[in-house]
Amino acid sequence: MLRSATGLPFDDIRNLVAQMPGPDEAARAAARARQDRLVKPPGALGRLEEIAIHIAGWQGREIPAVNRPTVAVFAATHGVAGRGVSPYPSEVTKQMVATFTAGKAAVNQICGVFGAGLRVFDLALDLPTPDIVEADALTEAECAATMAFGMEALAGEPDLLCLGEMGIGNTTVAAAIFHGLYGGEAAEWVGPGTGSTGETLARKIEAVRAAVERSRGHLDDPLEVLRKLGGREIAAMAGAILAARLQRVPVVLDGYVVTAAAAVLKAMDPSALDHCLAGHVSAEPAHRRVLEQLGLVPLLDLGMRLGEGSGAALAIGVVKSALACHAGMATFAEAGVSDA
Ligand SMILES: Cc1cc2ncn([C@H]3O[C@H](COP(=O)(O)O)[C@@H](O)[C@H]3O)c2cc1C
Ligand SMILES: O=C(O)c1cccnc1
Repeated sequence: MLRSATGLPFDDIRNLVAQMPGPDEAARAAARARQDRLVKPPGALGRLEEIAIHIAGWQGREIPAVNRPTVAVFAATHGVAGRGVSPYPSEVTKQMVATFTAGKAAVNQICGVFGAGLRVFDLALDLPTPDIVEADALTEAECAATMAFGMEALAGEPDLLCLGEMGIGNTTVAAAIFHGLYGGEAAEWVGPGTGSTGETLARKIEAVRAAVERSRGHLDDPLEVLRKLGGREIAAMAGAILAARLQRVPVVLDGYVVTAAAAVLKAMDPSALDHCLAGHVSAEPAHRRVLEQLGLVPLLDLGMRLGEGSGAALAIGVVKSALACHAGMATFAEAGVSDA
């Protein structure tokens, strides 16, 4: 638990945010110099070069490696789903958790391709958080404890942590967090999610508007936004991103919903996502704008809108390829190739 002798739970979270380390600048510089010696025109590997340098900085070595990538999927149940904001019933969350365990979801197949481990964290699925239109999703103690629980994603000592989620209704929750953090109109943040249209989409926009309206006066504190509007998987993912940072483990974000957890930390500290890569931009319309807001350029843009960590898992292939080139390519000198 994060409760200290003197502080409130959120103060403990704030203390951790204040302790976030930066990357190893010497390792970054060494990796950058290596990229310039490898047998290719400088910059010819485009973002693969930046990715190798990014991972080098966070792993603290000139030649980093990703041998134990982990996809951590956090699952939770949302009271707001009872408003009919998703075409699917809340039971699907538990059923999909069973499907992950059986190895039969999309994310399992993608993990298999890249040799990634999948860990599923089930956050009290029989106990939905209150409907955010009516009441706060979490108390401060619950929110801090759930963030602490999310730190368990680091327990297997992954060398790359990808985040995913499952929770019917959670694109509504994510939209509420973005609307709470960034303002504007509710409708700007709301999209179809699993496929909401017409009346369902209208109920979703109204739920986001009303939940944020209910939270007015508390929106300048990102942890309050998380507590009042976010579900357990969002809080746990925020904790996982923070824990990864404290251990200098690089993170790959997934789509719109995972990005809501990231946005809370970024609002607390502009450097909070420096260890994160955006695995992809999802087809949820507001995701692109949110990534711009966060200063993240997605690695992939494949029109995916699934969640589960599927886009983050797919990006492992890009990261591994970047590191394979960085580690395995000869330098101009080694290969005996004439430099420019
Ligand atoms: C079969 C199925 C598998 C999924 N895997 C991820 N999600 C995704 O859809 C949900 C969010 O969308 P909304 O807010 O519209 O409910 C999340 O659980 C998310 O991960 C799924 C949804 C379904 C139906
Ligand atoms: O982008 C996402 O995270 C997403 C989109 C649709 C449904 N679930 C998640």
